[in-house]
Amino acid sequence: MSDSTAKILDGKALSKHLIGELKERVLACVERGVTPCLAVVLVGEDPASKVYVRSKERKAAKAGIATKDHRMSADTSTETLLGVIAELNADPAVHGILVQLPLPEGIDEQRVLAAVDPAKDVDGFHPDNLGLLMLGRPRFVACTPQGCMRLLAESGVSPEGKRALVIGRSTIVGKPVAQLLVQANATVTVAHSRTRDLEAEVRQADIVVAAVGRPEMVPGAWIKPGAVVIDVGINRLEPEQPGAKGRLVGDVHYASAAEQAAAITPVPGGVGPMTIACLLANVVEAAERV
Ligand SMILES: Nc1nc2c(c(=O)[nH]1)N[C@@H](CN(C=O)c1ccc(C(=O)N[C@@H](CCC(=O)O)C(=O)O)cc1)CN2
Repeated sequence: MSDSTAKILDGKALSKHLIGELKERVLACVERGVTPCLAVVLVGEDPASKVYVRSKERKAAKAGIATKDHRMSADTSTETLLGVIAELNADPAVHGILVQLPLPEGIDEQRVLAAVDPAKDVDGFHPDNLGLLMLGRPRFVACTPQGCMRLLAESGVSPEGKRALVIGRSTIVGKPVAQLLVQANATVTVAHSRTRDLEAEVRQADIVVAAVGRPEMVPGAWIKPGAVVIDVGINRLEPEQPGAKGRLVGDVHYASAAEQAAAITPVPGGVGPMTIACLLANVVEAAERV
């Protein structure tokens, strides 16, 4: 039994609520002849990507957002994929384009992401959109970082003046979330694989955003009492690991961290569902701009 007093930041419930709220905006678009539409491009057979794409399509349907499916084989060339993106860019019925990551080896991911029309880049991965975020004039903000900030707001703790630690420096999560925290007036440190003393960094942090993809690498004992923990990691334990049975865990050891933290996101049911809600909000925004 845990004697946790932490507030659980329920991303599943919040995402359901946000998707529900989108319905009215979708209806307003439809009334003026624009049905928000997301093109979903999935290349290859990655099982997790298939699950995420299915979930995005199901939730889009719940909000009244249309989807256009593009499934392509793992041996698709960069050129072929660029051709599909060019068609979607030119299609006025498509408002948002999502290229599910990771792409199979051999495809030039940077070229592909840069080929998406920035006005349809609902994932916020295009260099223009990343640049606008850096300038503090965001157009589309990447969905997981947005979801993190929304969950942080739910904690009731303002980032202003707080020490925030982002663990991980990926372009799709670590860097943009660090930028959003800076813009929210937090004092931000970004830790990564070469950080000398991660424990010391975590111990000082009022806000911890963990996005490294290493199961339970942050023990609860490192968490500063009263901190807010946003766990982006979604790691499936191998069935042979003790007590695992294919269980999903975050980058933070949840049970022990919940004993220290003021608020914490669970895995599953935390940041993951928020990624999808924020994606759909971006699609509606793109359609509203038409
Ligand atoms: N084009 C993109 N590719 C990827 C993104 C992205 O934002 N855009 N993010 C991740 C994967 N992802 C969305 O695509 C994603 C990951 C996890 C979840 C989620 O709801 N997870 C559940 C658990 C689901 C499970 O059982 O595996 C949870 O955390 O509760 C949603 C979306 C990489 N690729």
